[in-house]
Amino acid sequence: MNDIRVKICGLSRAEDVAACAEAGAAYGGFVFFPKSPRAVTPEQARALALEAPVGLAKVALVVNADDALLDAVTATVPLDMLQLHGSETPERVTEVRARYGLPVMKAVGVATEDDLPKLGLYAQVADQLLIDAKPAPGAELPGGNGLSFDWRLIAGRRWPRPWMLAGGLTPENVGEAIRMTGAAQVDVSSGVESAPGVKDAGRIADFIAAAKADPVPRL
Ligand SMILES: O=C(O)c1ccccc1N[C@@H]1O[C@H](COP(=O)(O)O)[C@@H](O)[C@H]1O
Repeated sequence: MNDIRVKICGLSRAEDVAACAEAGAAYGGFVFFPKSPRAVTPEQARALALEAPVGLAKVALVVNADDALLDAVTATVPLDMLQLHGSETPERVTEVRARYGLPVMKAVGVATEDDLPKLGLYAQVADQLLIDAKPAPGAELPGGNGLSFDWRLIAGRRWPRPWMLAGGLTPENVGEAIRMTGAAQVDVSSGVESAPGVKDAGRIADFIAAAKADPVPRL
């Protein structure tokens, strides 16, 4: 077994939190984006976060959130990290880190080689990077679409911050994704669901077991 750290995103029921804890997830994500089928209110997330064991880091995912939303989320939910999953600028990342005193993970969408310089840019201001597939033009959601990118684009590349691989990961392909990219952390949402927004405990366990199964080449 390796020491890959897994984030399960889009938790909305107590049994999802229990499944993550049972299977050994390192992070659990709550989505504060109304268009998402996984969206929760700050009060719902608070109740879920209070159920989480100490070892499960609680992450709030927001998309181009203003201070009013972030104030409400951070005042209500006990959190370990903020995930900015919209088109937040490097300046906004810096502002959010300073205002809330929480580590910030910035999601960057990748489709082609041209998207890679943004990773270096955000590595200068964020605590962690989340490397996700770039959504199709006009997509309703900027993430959580079950869409992968070409993992060869980041094979062998490194950044001066911890980073997570995301986008279209499933129990079936996560081992291959880790082998190709050398990721030490992976993030999944729709790949461990039985229907949009409905997490499946069996798929969560299968995903984490598959992610942790092989020795990881640190490229
Ligand atoms: O999960 C969502 O609903 C979501 C909504 C808005 C922005 C991001 C969202 N999810 C994040 O996207 C990645 C990839 O999702 P998937 O595994 O391809 O379905 C996921 O890990 C979340 O961090």
